[in-house]
Amino acid sequence: MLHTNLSRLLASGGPKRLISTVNKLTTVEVNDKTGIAILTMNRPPVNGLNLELLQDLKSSIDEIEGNKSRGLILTSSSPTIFSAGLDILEMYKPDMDRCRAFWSQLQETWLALYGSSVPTAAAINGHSPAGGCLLATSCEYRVMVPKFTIGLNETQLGMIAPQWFMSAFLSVLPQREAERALNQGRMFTTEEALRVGLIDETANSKEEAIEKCAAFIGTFAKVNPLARSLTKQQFRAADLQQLKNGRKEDLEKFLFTVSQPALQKGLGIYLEGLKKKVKKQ
Ligand SMILES: CCCC/C=C\CC(=O)SCCNC(=O)CCNC(=O)[C@H](O)C(C)(C)COP(=O)(O)OP(=O)(O)OC[C@H]1O[C@@H](n2cnc3c(N)ncnc32)[C@H](O)[C@@H]1OP(=O)(O)O
Repeated sequence: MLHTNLSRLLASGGPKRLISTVNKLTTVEVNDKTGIAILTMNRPPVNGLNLELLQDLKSSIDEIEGNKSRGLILTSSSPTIFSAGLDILEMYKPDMDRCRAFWSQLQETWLALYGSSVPTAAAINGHSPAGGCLLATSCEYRVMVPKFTIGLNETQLGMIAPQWFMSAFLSVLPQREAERALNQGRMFTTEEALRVGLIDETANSKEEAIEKCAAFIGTFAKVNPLARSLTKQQFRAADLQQLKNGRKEDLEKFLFTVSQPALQKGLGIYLEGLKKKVKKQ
């Protein structure tokens, strides 16, 4: 009976009194009845993952880990974009010291999210390409609003998704589906993503997506938290360890990639395309 009531409370999102912490580019709101934390990205216009947003994300994840939240729901303050992925301006004509800090922070933030001890879910309330898809697939559950797209489109930018991007993708999709999608740089519509299993559910609004994420987190209400968390860690240990062991090599590979003139040229054309699209509208 107690469990049923708690599950219902967790699933409904519960009463709305919130305890909130605001970083510059992220907000954490903990529902004091359900104990679930909503981590919102807020870097207009597209939540491009630059150094500062990645730092704020990491510090918010640490805060949620530390404040005994029952779960983490990742979402965005934009009505149409979850995250446009890595901020291309961090990679285009980069300052190499900043670029180093940027990639190291991306590694750090991914290790924290993918390895988080609390249940995690993404309420995908907008487009979610590349790094946005990485964040979503690093969570344990995904609920997405219709008429948006999600996927790892790196090959479309002439880039190769690192092994750990692939690990998160592969933790969700079967190998054959993941390999084909990555090779094609395919972006899935919400409906396609549901069909292949890239997302778990759809929702008609951000609020409904958050409710469904909360219901997923509620399914752990009766499970021993330590046993749940250690089981999750065991599933993810090899992926996490692979990056931990190869962090330096991974960083050097990234720095080498972005210093290639052909890649710089490609990124310039891609950015130009994004801006032209804006002018056409
Ligand atoms: C070895 C390295 C491996 C890792 C490699 C890559 C990982 C990545 O994550 S690379 C980033 C990949 N992301 C994308 O390809 C997405 C590009 N953006 C879009 O497709 C659209 O912007 C999007 C569908 C997200 C949103 O569309 P709109 O709502 O129509 O917005 P706009 O296109 O008008 O964009 C507004 C504004 O933002 C700029 N923008 C968009 N995305 C990015 C980005 N990822 N980085 C930097 N800037 C971005 C866009 O140019 C517009 O700028 P202004 O014209 O100056 O307003």
